[in-house]
Amino acid sequence: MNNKRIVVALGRNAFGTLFPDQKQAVTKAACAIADLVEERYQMAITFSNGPQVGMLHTAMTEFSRLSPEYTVAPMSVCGALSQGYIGYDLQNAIRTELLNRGIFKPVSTIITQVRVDPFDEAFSEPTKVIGRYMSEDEARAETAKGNYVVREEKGYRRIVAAPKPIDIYEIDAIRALLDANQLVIAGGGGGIPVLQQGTRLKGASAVIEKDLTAARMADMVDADTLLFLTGTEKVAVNYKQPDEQFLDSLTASEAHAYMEQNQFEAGSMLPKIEASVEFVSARPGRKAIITDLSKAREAMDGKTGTMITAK
Ligand SMILES: Nc1ncnc2c1ncn2[C@@H]1O[C@H](COP(=O)(O)OP(=O)(O)O)[C@@H](O)[C@H]1O
Ligand SMILES: NC(=O)OP(=O)(O)O
Repeated sequence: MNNKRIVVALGRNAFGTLFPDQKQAVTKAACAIADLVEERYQMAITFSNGPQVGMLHTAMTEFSRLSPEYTVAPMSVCGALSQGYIGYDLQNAIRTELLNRGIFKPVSTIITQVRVDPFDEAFSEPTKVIGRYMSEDEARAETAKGNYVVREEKGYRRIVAAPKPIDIYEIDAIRALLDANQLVIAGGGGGIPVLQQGTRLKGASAVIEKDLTAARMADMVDADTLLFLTGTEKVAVNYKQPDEQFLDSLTASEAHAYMEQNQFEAGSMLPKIEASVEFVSARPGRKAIITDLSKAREAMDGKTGTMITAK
């Protein structure tokens, strides 16, 4: 019996954006998770929510224009909504895939709140890209509403603050489900960012980088492996350049050197590398793996992916 504990972070390509796309897309993620269940890993699963949280925030803002009976939803509430509906599709897809393989294993989603620092400088420097691409006119309208936008190659996107995850309030429940050998989906979309005010938790207007929350959660449940399932089989240096080189492995010090050379794109590969380095450096014997969603089992068997270790 393999009692290894892993935290799996599912990237954006596991979901699509629209409701019907997502229902279809999550079946691929469910296969990857079921493969790992067959290998008898204990598993906590987290996921991206950038496109969805942007869509929900826009939708809720538009509803509030239609009728005074609908109010604008704060970003933290949109984070909670995204955790709920993505978790719903994902847990059902995993349940079905497991049952089709003759496996009965409970899978549940935990609405997860993550403490952030009110003085985190991210609140004055928004960097987290959310939602769909916008035209220049739409971007101007967003700016007029007091929102921030950034220009990318394919158009404009909204950006929000991405404070660092400090603590996960529901960690005991996550641990209890792992100890009971159940599947748990938690910290979706990086978790709902909250500020602790005495006994009260107040939602913060932000979206946490899910890669960093995945590392925090993996550390707090003392996982052996942190597995990022994204859209590339391996991490490259000189990405998309003529001298592009895909890496089988990376030590923390090599990763630091590459980060100093700005080898990894902010908001994309960089947070996965940062999260991996943080996780593997905190305790000996840990590893992080970055690979494609379709390669989960092979990567866990050491046959592909980029493996990050402390030394
Ligand atoms: N250095 C790199 N090596 C490999 N892929 C990269 C690199 N930089 C960016 N990418 C691209 O970025 C993607 C991962 O970023 P992103 O899609 O934002 O993450 P996520 O899958 O967590 O949502 C990869 O699938 C790949 O297409
Ligand atoms: N919350 C989060 O990191 O989502 P994305 O991976 O979609 O950016």
